[in-house]
Amino acid sequence: MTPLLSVSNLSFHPKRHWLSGGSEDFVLAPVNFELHQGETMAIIGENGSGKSLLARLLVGVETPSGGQIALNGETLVHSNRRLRYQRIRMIFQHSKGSLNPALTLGVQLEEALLLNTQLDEQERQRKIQQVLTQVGLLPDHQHFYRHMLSEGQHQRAAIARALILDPEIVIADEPFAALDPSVRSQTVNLLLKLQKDLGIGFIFISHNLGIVRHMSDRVLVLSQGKVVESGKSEVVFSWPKSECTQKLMYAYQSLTQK
Ligand SMILES: Nc1ncnc2c1ncn2[C@@H]1O[C@H](COP(=O)(O)OP(=O)(O)OP(=O)(O)O)[C@@H](O)[C@H]1O
Repeated sequence: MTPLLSVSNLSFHPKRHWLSGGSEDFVLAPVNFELHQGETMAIIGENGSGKSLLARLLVGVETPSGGQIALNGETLVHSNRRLRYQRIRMIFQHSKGSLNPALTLGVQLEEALLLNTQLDEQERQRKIQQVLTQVGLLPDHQHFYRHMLSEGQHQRAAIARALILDPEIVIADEPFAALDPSVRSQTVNLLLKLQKDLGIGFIFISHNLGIVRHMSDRVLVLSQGKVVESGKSEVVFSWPKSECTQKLMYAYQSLTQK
């Protein structure tokens, strides 16, 4: 079966500026993995290991130095960003900050449809209502401004923005980090449900190994820009091979057993 996402030899070397001298630059060594429809992959690793950079390369915000990304067997051309943003959508850590305070949620959802689809006004309205309902908000929330939404609703609004263009893959950078525990578990359950209902591929970055273990089918472990371990989550968590994974697990266990 053709994988939903196939990443081969994806690498990143920062462009050197003559003023930067000989300082050590961060390099993301070739990354390879496959993700199948309906699967969830977690990217874990210590601070500064390149997790967010990898997410930004996948979504198309950063330009890779080498390698290929194929979606359903079709190689993505980096210059075609519009199509890329439509098919692979990102949820950012600070969902509140990603909403424009001056525009209602509905206007922000409609903007994406106006820019990327040929839907007429009635169809756009139907789509907005559908996506709001999917994420557990009410159709009337489209008239709300950012300050009128609760923390949990901000997170749902961010997910609605990611889903409005019917993406094949959603990537989330630390989507749970800034949330209080009850909103966090609601968000985890919502994402699991949406993924099951819509069959999308989901990639997320998290330091919370409890959530990673609960949510992900596969896990990719980064250390200093290199993939040091990857595989099925149950295998990686039961028999961590790399020293880095063992350390991450040990640190997480000592944190949660306090
Ligand atoms: N566009 C870029 N050009 C050059 N270097 C970059 C670029 N983007 C990120 N980096 C470097 O990549 C390294 C990894 O950063 P990144 O934010 O991906 O780490 P991370 O694993 O997500 O860390 P954290 O868990 O702390 O969020 C950093 O040293 C950063 O300076």
